[in-house]
Amino acid sequence: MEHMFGVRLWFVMLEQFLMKYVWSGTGMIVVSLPILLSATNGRKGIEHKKQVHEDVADNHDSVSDRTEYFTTAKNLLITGSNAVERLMSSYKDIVELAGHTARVASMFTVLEEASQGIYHKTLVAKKEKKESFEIEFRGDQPLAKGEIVQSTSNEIILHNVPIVTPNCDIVCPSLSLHLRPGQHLLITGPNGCGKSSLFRILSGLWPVYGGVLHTPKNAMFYIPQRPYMVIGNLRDQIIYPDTYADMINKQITEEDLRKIMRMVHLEHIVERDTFHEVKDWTDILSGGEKQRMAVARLFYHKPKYALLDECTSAVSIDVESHIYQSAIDMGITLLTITHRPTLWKFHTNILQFDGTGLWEFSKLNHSTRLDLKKEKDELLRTKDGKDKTQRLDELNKLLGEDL
Ligand SMILES: Nc1ncnc2c1ncn2[C@@H]1O[C@H](COP(=O)(O)OP(=O)(O)OP(=O)(O)O)[C@@H](O)[C@H]1O
Repeated sequence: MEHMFGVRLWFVMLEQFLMKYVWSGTGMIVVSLPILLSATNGRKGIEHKKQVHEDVADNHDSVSDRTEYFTTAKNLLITGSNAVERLMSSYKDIVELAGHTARVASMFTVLEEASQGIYHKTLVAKKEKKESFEIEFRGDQPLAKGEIVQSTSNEIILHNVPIVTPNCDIVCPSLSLHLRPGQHLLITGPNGCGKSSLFRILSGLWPVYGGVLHTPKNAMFYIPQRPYMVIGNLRDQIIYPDTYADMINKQITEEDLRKIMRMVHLEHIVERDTFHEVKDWTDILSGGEKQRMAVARLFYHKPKYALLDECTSAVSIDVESHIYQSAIDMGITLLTITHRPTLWKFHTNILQFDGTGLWEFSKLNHSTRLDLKKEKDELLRTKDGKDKTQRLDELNKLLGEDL
């Protein structure tokens, strides 16, 4: 960026100089040429004029004429150079507009292709490195050769499914796990190890490039860390993506919605704003309130599986625990990404990524895990030393955490 700004600075200065001064400067020289020339050939000019005009005062008139022509020509030139300057800057505006138009047009094409199911994402960079899993390409397009099977038993089964980003980076070459309803899964691992990517694959946002994925249809509900608020009233926020007609069809009443709001400790918002007032909820609600609103959505939809991506990070620990317990009581199976040890007790299984593409899927013993966490916290408070670093490394590996 610095380099670009450096180059642009000189370019803009030169461009402005050319537009402002070169045109008018050249013009001034051109119009003053006859005056300069007639000053040198003054004698000849005067005699010539004398022949044309018989008046004695003609000499004086020719000076005023020339001044008049000069001023008119000068004004015309300045106006002309301004016009050229405007043309040149209009060209820049048109080029900019063309850029925006091209982008909007390609967006329309992508939307069109996506709705017809024929869209292929353009890669930013193709992976050169050899991995234990290799993506097959047809031309520039990676082939999603994985199989997606609709699970009739409401189970989630991944069999050698790789976690691959849209850039074709292989975050995890092969992942296998089997999850039944009621098995609440905690997902841990260092930053960028593919936790959220797994959710994107499970919810069908990213293609499956290999292996077999069994998922139940319409049974997943994904809540991101920063939930979306929609345009509409408070009721629309809770029932999203349902419409009011869907809500009526499901025989859900406003009293039910009020109960849900009570469960997520947001009843005060209903009292303050009612269910019907349209507001800009993204601005009005605080970060924690928005997250609780997303949980209210979860309680409204009651899916079989909830994919919770640090979705209560801004909610206080006691309210958060209450929310998790309520979700379990409703029969929702949780798949949670969280860094809060207070939530471990709500999970029965753990999927731990190590950040190098390896992972471990096992039963979660939350008390043993809490002991390890306590030991790590205590160790962090002690003085630095070789033993400390070694034990910390071991603990981080066991806990699947960054240092
Ligand atoms: N849309 C995308 N296009 C390309 N690469 C992506 C995209 N989204 C994520 N990635 C990359 O995929 C890798 C895994 O990202 P992911 O979001 O799954 O990490 P994470 O384990 O959830 O991390 P964190 O704990 O920081 O949330 C990262 O290297 C990230 O840069």
